[in-house]
Amino acid sequence: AATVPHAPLALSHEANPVRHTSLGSGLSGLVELVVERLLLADAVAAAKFGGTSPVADPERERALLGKVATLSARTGLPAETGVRFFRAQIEASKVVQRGLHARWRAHPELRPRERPDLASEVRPRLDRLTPRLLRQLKEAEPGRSGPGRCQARLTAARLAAQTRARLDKLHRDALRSALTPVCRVGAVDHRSGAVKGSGPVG
Ligand SMILES: C=C(O[C@@H]1C=C(C(=O)O)C=C[C@H]1O)C(=O)O
Repeated sequence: AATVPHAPLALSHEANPVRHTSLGSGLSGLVELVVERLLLADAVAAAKFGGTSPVADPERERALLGKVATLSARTGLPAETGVRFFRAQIEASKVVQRGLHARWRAHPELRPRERPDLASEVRPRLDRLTPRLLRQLKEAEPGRSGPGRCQARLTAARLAAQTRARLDKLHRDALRSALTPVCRVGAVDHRSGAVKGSGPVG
């Protein structure tokens, strides 16, 4: 399917026609990846349920945030931006895990039948998402500026994504909280200007 004979007028002939929608601002792609990461929390929760690994693993979090700081700089993002964004992803993941554990304790029939291995199966999938999320965060930079417009686009992208992924309330609430740094971060970056080499915070 290299050519589409009767395609409508090529979009590239227009002056960025989708620029002012959530689609064109890069926010949609970001939200989709955030959902993808959030859904992996189900696998993490299954890996930990009834086992000895607690939901929170501070050591793993520290290692991840260190990696995020390095990767951010390489991606052209202030390390602080990437780290703040990932803190929200981690918190959202723990909210989902705790919610699922409570649900599974109360409703044994809903418990997962299989327990994936955290270290060899689930964490590698999370790790593959990390650089992709940071690239997408960087790509969404234009969409993240202008807090009001950013919020409007972000909400539109979030609602579309949660419908598409059929998220339940637990995951919808976690998604909203995972996205809270997106617009605020844009505002901070905007004010501080070129802070590319800035080190990690926290
Ligand atoms: C996802 C996990 O659970 C928690 C959430 C983390 C994350 O979102 O990256 C990291 C460590 C844990 O505190 C995990 O243990 O891998």
